Amino acid sequence: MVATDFTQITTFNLGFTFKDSEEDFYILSHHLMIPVTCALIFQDQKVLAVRRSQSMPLGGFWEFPGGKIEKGESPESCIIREIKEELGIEIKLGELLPASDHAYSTEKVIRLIPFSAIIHSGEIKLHEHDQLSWLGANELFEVTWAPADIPIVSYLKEHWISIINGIK
Ligand SMILES: Nc1nc2c([nH]c(=O)n2[C@H]2C[C@H](O)[C@@H](COP(=O)(O)OP(=O)(O)OP(=O)(O)O)O2)c(=O)[nH]1
Repeated sequence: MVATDFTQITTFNLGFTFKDSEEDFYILSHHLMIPVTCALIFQDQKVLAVRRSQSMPLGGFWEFPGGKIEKGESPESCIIREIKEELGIEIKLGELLPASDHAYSTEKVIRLIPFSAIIHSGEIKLHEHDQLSWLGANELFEVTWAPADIPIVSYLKEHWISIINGIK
């Protein structure tokens, strides 16, 4: 028997662990969680946010550019590929930052894996999003973030200086 009540999730570390009424634990397969990478791209003491266009799921929400990890791909290769596809630029990766797990529904649970980054080459051109904004530390909450991004944005605000210094 497999419980599907996501309010009963007890850990995300190895896929999902559920507790049912008999106090037994069940591990669901990893495929239920969708790993997504995103890049916090810094330039001139600001970070890049992009708005999902209406044709995308979660259209209208702001996010950090990125996308789903493909089979056999490392998070690092994924974010470099996604940024090239979405923005047409090459980035230099900084550090891996704490991930955010978010259940949009019982079928859609994402693990959002952020990297700090700077632009290595190229000029940004939006291929999928409909707006971009460069946000300073005190402007971070001026846009409406996708719910999964909120913990990441809060972490970024709290660690702004050390994250920026870490990437120079
Ligand atoms: N890229 C990205 N996706 C995010 C963020 N926050 C957030 O909730 N998401 C969600 C939106 C989507 O449901 C999912 C990522 O999907 P996506 O559409 O960007 O992925 P993808 O580029 O690989 O798209 P596709 O191949 O499925 O079309 O994660 C974020 O900051 N960046």
